[in-house]
Amino acid sequence: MQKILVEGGRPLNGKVRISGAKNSAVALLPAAILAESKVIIEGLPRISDVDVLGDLLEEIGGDVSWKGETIHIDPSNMINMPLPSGKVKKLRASYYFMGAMLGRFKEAVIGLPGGCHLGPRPIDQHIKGFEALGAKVTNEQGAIYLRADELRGARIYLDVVSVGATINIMLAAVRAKGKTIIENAAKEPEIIDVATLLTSMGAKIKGAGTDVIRIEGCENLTGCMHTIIPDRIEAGTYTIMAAAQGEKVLIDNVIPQHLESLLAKLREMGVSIDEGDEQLLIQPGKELKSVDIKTLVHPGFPTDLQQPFTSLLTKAKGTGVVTDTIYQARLKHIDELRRMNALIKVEGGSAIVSGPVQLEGAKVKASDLRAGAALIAAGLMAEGVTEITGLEHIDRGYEQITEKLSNLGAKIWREEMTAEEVEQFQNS
Ligand SMILES: CC(=O)N[C@H]1[C@@H](OP(=O)(O)OP(=O)(O)OC[C@H]2O[C@@H](n3ccc(=O)[nH]c3=O)[C@H](O)[C@@H]2O)O[C@H](CO)[C@@H](O)[C@@H]1O
Ligand SMILES: C=C(OP(=O)(O)O)C(=O)O
Repeated sequence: MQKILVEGGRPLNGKVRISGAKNSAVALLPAAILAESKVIIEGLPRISDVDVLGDLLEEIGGDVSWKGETIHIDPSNMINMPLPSGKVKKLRASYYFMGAMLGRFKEAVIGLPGGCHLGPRPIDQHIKGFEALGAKVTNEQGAIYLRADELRGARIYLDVVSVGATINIMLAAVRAKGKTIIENAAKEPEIIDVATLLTSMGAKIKGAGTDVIRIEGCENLTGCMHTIIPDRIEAGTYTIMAAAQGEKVLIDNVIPQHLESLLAKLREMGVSIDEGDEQLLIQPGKELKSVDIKTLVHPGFPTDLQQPFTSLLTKAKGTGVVTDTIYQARLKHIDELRRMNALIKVEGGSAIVSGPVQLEGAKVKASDLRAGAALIAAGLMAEGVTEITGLEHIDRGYEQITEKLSNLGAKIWREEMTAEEVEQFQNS
């Protein structure tokens, strides 16, 4: 087991290249189940979530091979195998096997998903969608059983705007008979990316990226080649780190429109940002001003950037109020930031951050993926050395984070934990 060490206070300079989007990748891989021949996806991030999904595709008979960042998935010999436990529990996105296997085999047994603990993560809207398409869905001993004699298109109104439910229903509906309309759909860029892949496979989808998606079901989908979009959350994380500790940092391979809410907030704080077609040049001002943020569905401020942004606010002058309306309990990073000298109160579900304070290095634990990114951002700003454990979360979503930050001039490295440290970590 490893930990990350950061010796803070060094300025960041240079260029960082953003990887493919985790939250797209985790849906694109299961989507390949729906094709009848080889699907090739380019530009994938080599992160543990993607590796686990590759293994799951192999478990059901897929022929999976990698060439660098490109995966080749031949789904032709896949079989309808139940996946009630094991690797499916390792990540949230294994729930996309429900929609994809239901679409292809009209049947699936999938264990309830894992993923970051952000408070309750219900899947009632996914199930509502599958049932509307004609599936019988039961929950037996921690696994979801789905079965349909036939999938029929339906009009489905989502009671909550959900990325996961929108994608999962899309995956099943492309192989249903007739027309499906998803109303109150989520509009995240990852949904457009999945719709683009499905369309290249022959699916008929209109309106992805708006709140009404129309799908005309098809009997067969074929293999295709697809290039994934860049990871807006990874790009946002490095943008925040550059605002916190950068002199002049170029974020490369990014779609700036995907990050408008973050960029607007950073500009309010006094950060200079130049937008190119696929690049962002970040130069923080001498003094940062505090702002409030409230996470919302896209194009609002993304919940996945709330935690790293909280770290940045410790350096800003004034008081900033952080409210997460998507995952109200996504506040586990706060106690760890306090260990590093941050002045943060939690009141009525919001975090109130006072600054500026000089953060100090400490031993901290990443409780989830973006909490890990928040602690690394804090470590870059802190005086002294910060030791971060819980890397299994960080490695789910950030490709080569220590290498990328080292290239920007940070002093950051991984070390094996001693047996005593591992024991302490496991008991904490
Ligand atoms: C809208 C939103 O910001 N979604 C984010 C959410 O997606 P993720 O797919 O995890 O969450 P959803 O978009 O599905 O859920 C959004 C909200 O709806 C609720 N919900 C969801 C499904 C359901 O069946 N019932 C239900 O009540 C969730 O509890 C949550 O409060 O986390 C991902 C990983 O951190 C982010 O990449 C997504 O951008
Ligand atoms: C929480 C996240 O991932 P997941 O939903 O896959 O747990 C995330 O990407 O920030």
